[in-house]
Amino acid sequence: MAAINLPIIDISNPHDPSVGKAMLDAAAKYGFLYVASQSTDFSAEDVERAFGLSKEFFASPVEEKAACRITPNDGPECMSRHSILSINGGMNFGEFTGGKAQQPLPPSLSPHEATLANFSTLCRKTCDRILTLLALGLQVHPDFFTTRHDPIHGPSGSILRFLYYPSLTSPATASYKHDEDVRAGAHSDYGSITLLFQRPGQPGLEILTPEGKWAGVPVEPNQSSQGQEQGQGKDGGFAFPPILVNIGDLLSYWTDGLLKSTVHRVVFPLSEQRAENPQDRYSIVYFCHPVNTTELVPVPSKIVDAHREERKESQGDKVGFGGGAGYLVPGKRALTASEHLQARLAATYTY
Ligand SMILES: O=C(O)CCC(=O)C(=O)O
Ligand SMILES: [Fe+2]
Repeated sequence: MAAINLPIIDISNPHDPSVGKAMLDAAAKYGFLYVASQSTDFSAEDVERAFGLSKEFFASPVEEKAACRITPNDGPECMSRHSILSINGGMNFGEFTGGKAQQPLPPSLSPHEATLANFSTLCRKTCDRILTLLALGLQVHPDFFTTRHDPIHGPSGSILRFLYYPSLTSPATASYKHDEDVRAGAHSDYGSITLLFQRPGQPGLEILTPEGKWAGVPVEPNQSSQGQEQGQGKDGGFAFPPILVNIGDLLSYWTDGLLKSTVHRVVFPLSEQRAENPQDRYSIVYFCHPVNTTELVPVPSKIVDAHREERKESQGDKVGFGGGAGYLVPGKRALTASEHLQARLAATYTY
């Protein structure tokens, strides 16, 4: 299976229209792209520290972890992947307010609340850059999306998640098979955009291509074409692999399907089997959602309008849950972000 070649985008200047165009093109074609780690608000140390905490958490006693295991009720981004979570592990953090978590933290993490809050803030800042660039690409006001995601306007469904997937060398997964069993089933994300942090040597993510085939997404794509100095971060430390970004269902709905919410999954890749020293996979995910009360009014973009007209002519169908934002029936108000999420959850859960 071929690995897909996604663009690596430098987001250091979120006001550069040509970068906005590149971001929009990738979001409309694949729904997935990388952002160059050096161009974000994170230092390599921030990322290293967060993965260190994740490792500590997953190595902590079972009883401590069980108290904060992902369950169907503890957050909007809790997928119906129970069988997966019985072998893997997950820890969700809701929004942090004033540097404080809004939930009890397990003993392994409670001394590190400020570090976790800071990581979550950096995720938000990076999402703001991406949302600004998407607005530029769509030729709407650069703040169109960021103001609607600004926590000063109220709570949102945004979530930070630590994930752990043992390798096949672990007793828990010894009976599983490379390229046959999956670690996380096929799904799309619910919110506006998702950031995924991965570690070198811990592959596993695959996306469903427009041709309907699974394609592996490398943790470390070939960066040479970008003229970046391999390994060096802006602060002189070692850079971390680029952050993988994907579009979620809500942003796809908001743009009438112009931006793609691409189905993805996590596997035990064959490349892991061939590795000399197979590693467990740790990933950190940030699901960014607009403020709950945000009305998903049509994005005032000629590019979205043109896409909607094209869709009407070619397929006549609608996008996502409750149609697309641009198919609003006259006299009816737009769905809010939290209503969209509820509709999305209702479509997923059968209990
Ligand atoms: O762990 C990963 O690599 C992906 C996780 C994911 O897609 C999710 O939690 O929605
Ligand atoms: Fe996902």
